Amino acid sequence: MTPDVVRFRQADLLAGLYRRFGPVVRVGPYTYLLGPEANRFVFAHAELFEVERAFQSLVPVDGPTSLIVSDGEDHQRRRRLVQPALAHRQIAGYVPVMRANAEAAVEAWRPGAVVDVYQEFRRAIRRSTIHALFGEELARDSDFFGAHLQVLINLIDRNPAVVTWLRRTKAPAWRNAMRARRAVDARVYRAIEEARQGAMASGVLTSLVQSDGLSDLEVRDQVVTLIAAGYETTSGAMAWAIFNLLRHNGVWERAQEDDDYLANVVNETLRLYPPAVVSARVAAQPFEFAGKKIKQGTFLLYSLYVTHRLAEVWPDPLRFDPGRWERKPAPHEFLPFGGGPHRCIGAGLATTELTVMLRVLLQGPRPELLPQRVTPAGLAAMRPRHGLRIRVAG
Ligand code: HEM
Repeated sequence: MTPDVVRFRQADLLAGLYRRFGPVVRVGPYTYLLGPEANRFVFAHAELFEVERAFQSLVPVDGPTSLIVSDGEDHQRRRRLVQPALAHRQIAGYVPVMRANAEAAVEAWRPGAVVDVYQEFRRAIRRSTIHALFGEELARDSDFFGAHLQVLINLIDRNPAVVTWLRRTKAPAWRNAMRARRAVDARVYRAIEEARQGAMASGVLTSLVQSDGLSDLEVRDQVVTLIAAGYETTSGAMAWAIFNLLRHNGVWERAQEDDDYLANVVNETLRLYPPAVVSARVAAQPFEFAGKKIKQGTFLLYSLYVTHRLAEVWPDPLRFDPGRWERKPAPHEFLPFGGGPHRCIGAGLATTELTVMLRVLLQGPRPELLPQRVTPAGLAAMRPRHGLRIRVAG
């Protein structure tokens, strides 16, 4: 039987620990900073934390100079260069590309067919993100990127200790991943070369190569980061939104007619199913929080999922209720995109993409959500583990 609300056992355990022990909980090598006050603290005291060591596990995909693993001045400089392409005004210009990609996916479905909407929209979102940010030429290779990046994503999805062991022993999984990375890199470096020669008219790549002082490696890392971070998380959110639209009575019909309601469905989806279940930091210096001393170098995790399902912040938290968005939550209560100086740079793009693509889906007749086990997977980009199967209206 398809559940009403999907629970992530691992993250629910954390909520139990928060209730028992308060906001600072040590589990093995990790220290969790849990609850709204911990979020507020992390966002307000960026100087106490670093992300470079916290997100080392992403380096095989995103590269050593990626925005995601950058601190201090390097972070500011790289973020400043990427930001303009993700500004509000630019995003509005990407809408036709988003819509066209969603339409191409939906129009290919035969009436009565069973489709996995997670995979279908994942593909559409990847193509649309690459097209919007880097142009049509690179978007033609979207499936190529998808195939190779998947090998790398599968690698970093594993326990970091296992990844280290695979690297040291040069195990087949590591060698495959490095082969995939070389293929991705060759394509991206070719695009960088073309952009340097002025062959590309616009896009983030042009502004990155035109900016002073960014090496080819830095440009490569930002490009791959934006592609990978852009579709991994958003496609998980898309699947959860479709699950909510189809699982709860009347939600699909109301969302068809009311844009504000659809926006609330998206928010309520990001509350119950924040793709980043946790985010990480490393203590850059010793500090104290909630009466507990944290040593320099401690690996810290703060949890979006736990906060989003706390009854003291969200009454009746497991109820899917788009109506609750009459109240605007504080940034430490609703944080699907994190917060502080490392807050997701693609938040606006992701929200627009979700809304535009859902609107395309909602224009057609209501599909049927097939009975299925829906279990979550992935702490960095939570998705339905086995996808999400629907039957297209006949
Ligand atoms: C629903 C979709 C998305 C979710 C839930 C999401 C979530 C997040 C979270 C939680 C962080 C870490 C914030 C922190 O720890 O403080 C983050 C960072 C980041 N995200 Fe997203 N993201 C999404 C879509 C995107 C998109 C579409 C892009 C780009 C096209 C993107 C690019 C990035 C980058 C580059 C960072 C690092 C920012 C920095 O350190 O300055 N994300 N995202």
